[in-house]
Amino acid sequence: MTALFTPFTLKSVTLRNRIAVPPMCQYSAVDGVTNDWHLSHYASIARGGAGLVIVEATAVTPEGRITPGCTGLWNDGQVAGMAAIAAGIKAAGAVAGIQIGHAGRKASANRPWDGNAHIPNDAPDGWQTIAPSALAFGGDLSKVPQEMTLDDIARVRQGFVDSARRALAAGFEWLELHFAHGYLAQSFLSPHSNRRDDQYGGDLDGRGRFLLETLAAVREVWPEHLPLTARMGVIEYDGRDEETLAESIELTRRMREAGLDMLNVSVNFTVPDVKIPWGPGFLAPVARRVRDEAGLPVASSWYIGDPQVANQAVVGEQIDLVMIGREHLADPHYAFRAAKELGVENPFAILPPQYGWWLERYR
Ligand SMILES: Cc1cc2c(cc1C)N(C[C@H](O)[C@H](O)[C@H](O)COP(=O)(O)O)c1[nH]c(=O)[nH]c(=O)c1N2
Ligand SMILES: CC(=O)[C@H]1CCCN(Cc2ccccc2)C1
Repeated sequence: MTALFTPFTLKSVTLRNRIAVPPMCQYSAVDGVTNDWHLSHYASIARGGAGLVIVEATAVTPEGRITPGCTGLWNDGQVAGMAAIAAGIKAAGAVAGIQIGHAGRKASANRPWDGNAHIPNDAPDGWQTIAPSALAFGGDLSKVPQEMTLDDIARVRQGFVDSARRALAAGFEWLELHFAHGYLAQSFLSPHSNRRDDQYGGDLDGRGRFLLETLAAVREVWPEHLPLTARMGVIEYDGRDEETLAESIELTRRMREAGLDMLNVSVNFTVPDVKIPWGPGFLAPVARRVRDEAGLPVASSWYIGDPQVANQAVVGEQIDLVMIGREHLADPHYAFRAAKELGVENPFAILPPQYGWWLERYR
C-alpha cells in the first residue's frame, strides 16, 4: 500500500487518504459572505481526490479579517453560503474542514494582487487593527494596532466559540483554529509581538493563555467525536529556534490535555526579517519532533508537493497528514496525478466516475 493513499482516522472521522488541501484565502467574499467563486473553487478542488479540504481562514469578528475580501462566520447570515460549500466538498467524497481565526495586527490589508499592504484606517474599506501590544508587524503592514483590553480579549475568544458553533451548523466536521502565521493568536504567543504585563503576557503561561483559553472554550461547543485541530507556528527562524520550539511543544502538550486532537505544524511569520530555509519538505523533521515530543498526530505543509516527498513524509512517520496547497491551485486533480506517479492501483477511482470512468477506458 502506498502510504500517502492509506486512510486516516481521527476521532469519528476517516479520510480516504493522507492528502489535505490546506486553507487558502480566496479574498473573494463581500462582508464575509461567500459566493459562486467559493462554491466552484472548493467543489472542484475536492473532486480532485484529496481526503480533506479545509476552507480558508474565516474571520471570527469583522476586524479579524486579513482583507475586506475574507470570509467570516461572525454572523448567522454567513452560514448558508458555508453550508453549500461544506455540502459540495462532502459530495465529492472529501471531509469538509474549516479554519477560523483573527488576523490581529495583520488585518485591514489589501489583497495580494492589490499590493498586500495595510489599508489606512480612514479609508472606506480600512479599519483600526487590534493586537496583544501596540506593536506594528512592519514592512507593508506598518499600522500600529490598538493594545487589546481584557474586554477585547473576551469578545474575540467568544467570537471563536460562536464561529465554531456556526461552522458545526454549516455541516463542517473538521475545525482548525488559526494559531499560526503571525495573526492574532500567534502574536500572543510570540515575545516579539506580545509585551503585555498582565496575565496574557510575560512567561509561556501568560503568552499561551489566549490560545489555551480559546481552545478550551471551543472544545466545549465542538462535538467530542469531531476533530478539533489547530495550526500553529512552532519556529520563527529568528535565531531563537530552540527556545521557540521548546515553548511550542510544551504549549502543544497543554493543548492536547485540553482536548486538541491534532496540530498542523507551521512557521510563525511573526516578524518580517527572518531567514526561512525554504526547500522540499523542509518543515517535516520539525513536525516529526512535535509529533514525538508532544504526543499527538500532526499535519504539516510547505513545499511537500512532490508526490515522492509527500509519500516519504508519511512513510517516515514525520507527519500523519500532508497539507498540499499551491500544487492544488495549479492542478485541482493533484491527488489523481500523485496516485498515477506513485503507481497506486486504479488511480482512476480517485476521481468521480464522471471523469474516471472515461479516463480509465480511453487513454
Ligand atoms: C493563496 C494562498 C492562501 C493561503 C495560503 C497559501 C496560499 C498560497 N496559506 C498557506 C497554505 O495553507 C500552505 O500552508 C502554504 O501555501 C504552504 O504549502 P504549499 O507549499 O503551498 O503546499 C494559508 N494558510 C492558512 O493557515 N490559512 C489560510 O487561509 C491560508 N491562505
Ligand atoms: C491566512 C494565512 O495564513 C495565509 C495568507 C496568505 C499567505 N500565507 C503565508 C504564505 C507565505 C508565502 C507563501 C505561501 C503562503 C498565510
